[in-house]
Amino acid sequence: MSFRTQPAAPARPNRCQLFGPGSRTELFEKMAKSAADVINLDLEDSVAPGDKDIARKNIIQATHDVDWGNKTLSVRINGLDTEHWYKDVVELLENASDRLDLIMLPMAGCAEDVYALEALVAAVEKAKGRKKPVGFEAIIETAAGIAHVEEIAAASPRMQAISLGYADYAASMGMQTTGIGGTQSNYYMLNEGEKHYTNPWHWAQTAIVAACRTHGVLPVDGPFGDFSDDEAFVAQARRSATLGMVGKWAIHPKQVKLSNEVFTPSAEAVAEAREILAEMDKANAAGMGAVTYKGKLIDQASMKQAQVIVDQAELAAQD
Ligand SMILES: C[C@H](C(=O)SCCNC(=O)CCNC(=O)[C@H](O)C(C)(C)COP(=O)(O)OP(=O)(O)OC[C@H]1O[C@@H](n2cnc3c(N)ncnc32)[C@H](O)[C@@H]1OP(=O)(O)O)[C@@H](O)C(=O)O
Ligand SMILES: [Mg+2]
Repeated sequence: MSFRTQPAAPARPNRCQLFGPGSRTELFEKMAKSAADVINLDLEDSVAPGDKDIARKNIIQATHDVDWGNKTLSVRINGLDTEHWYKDVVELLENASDRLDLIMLPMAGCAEDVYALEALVAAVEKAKGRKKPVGFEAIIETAAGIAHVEEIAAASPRMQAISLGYADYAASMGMQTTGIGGTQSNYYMLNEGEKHYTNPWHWAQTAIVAACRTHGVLPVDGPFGDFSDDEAFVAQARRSATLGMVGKWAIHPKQVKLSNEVFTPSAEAVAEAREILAEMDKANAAGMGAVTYKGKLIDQASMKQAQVIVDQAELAAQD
């Protein structure tokens, strides 16, 4: 390991983040009753421009009136290039209850965006004597955001999670698609007349995972727009879990169960991970650093891999 060790990410379940517009109050109780680990009440893209003020009032009220259980409660504010964001922050932190856990920063492009948000948040928290500092999460969804993802991940001790926002990311990168995540019909390799589809989001996903893991932040997969296609949602979620992401957004309640299943290690995977740890403990006690398990090599690194699976299962069991 480098002398600069890898900090642990927040030890809380984040298998699914269910989004809902702050302008649709009839959804709030349903969101609170869902199996999502995180609730994102939205002031940005799912709220029409003319409804920003009422959505903000609805969300503030919901922090007082709705029983969010042990979920992580996050509010997505508007982007720092809008006339809304400062009102989102000030009115939220002047009026919302202490139930508010996180503020989600969309369209994050550089560390200075996080710095500006934190300066305003800290001032209002101080002015109002708020006892519980809010945490941050950010969305990487522009060319600048992915280009500066590491400085964004490192920009504040409040930063708890970073997500990939597929639609804005595609638009910002000039990608020829209106798809929100998933397989893209023109992104394939041709070999002897056969189309082999590959993943146009792979680089962005792995760049987010690397930046997050380096700075002790949770990497999260963003939205999958086609909520009529469960199989494609699960395929995208499985790729993300394999890459090291801890969860995925749900833009419809039917996606919550699918996401929780993918990001909760199966009983078989946990049993095998525990066997690997036990086999390696025996090997180390016998002075062997590398041994064979089910015909394959396992060694000290295998213990770290197995511990990831066990830790994920233990977090999911917290729910
Ligand atoms: C694109 C990227 C994003 O910004 S994604 C995050 C922002 N988007 C959202 O927050 C959208 C959230 N989802 C919705 O607004 C709605 O689900 C919908 C518009 C997609 C569909 O609404 P509706 O037609 O009302 O849904 P159904 O009739 O199928 O509802 C069935 C049932 O479920 C209840 N419901 C609907 N939505 C939700 C929800 N979000 N949470 C909880 N419950 C929900 C609905 O009331 C019905 O309930 P009932 O059975 O009791 O009637 C972008 O940032 C990027 O990537 O860059
Ligand atoms: Mg967006």
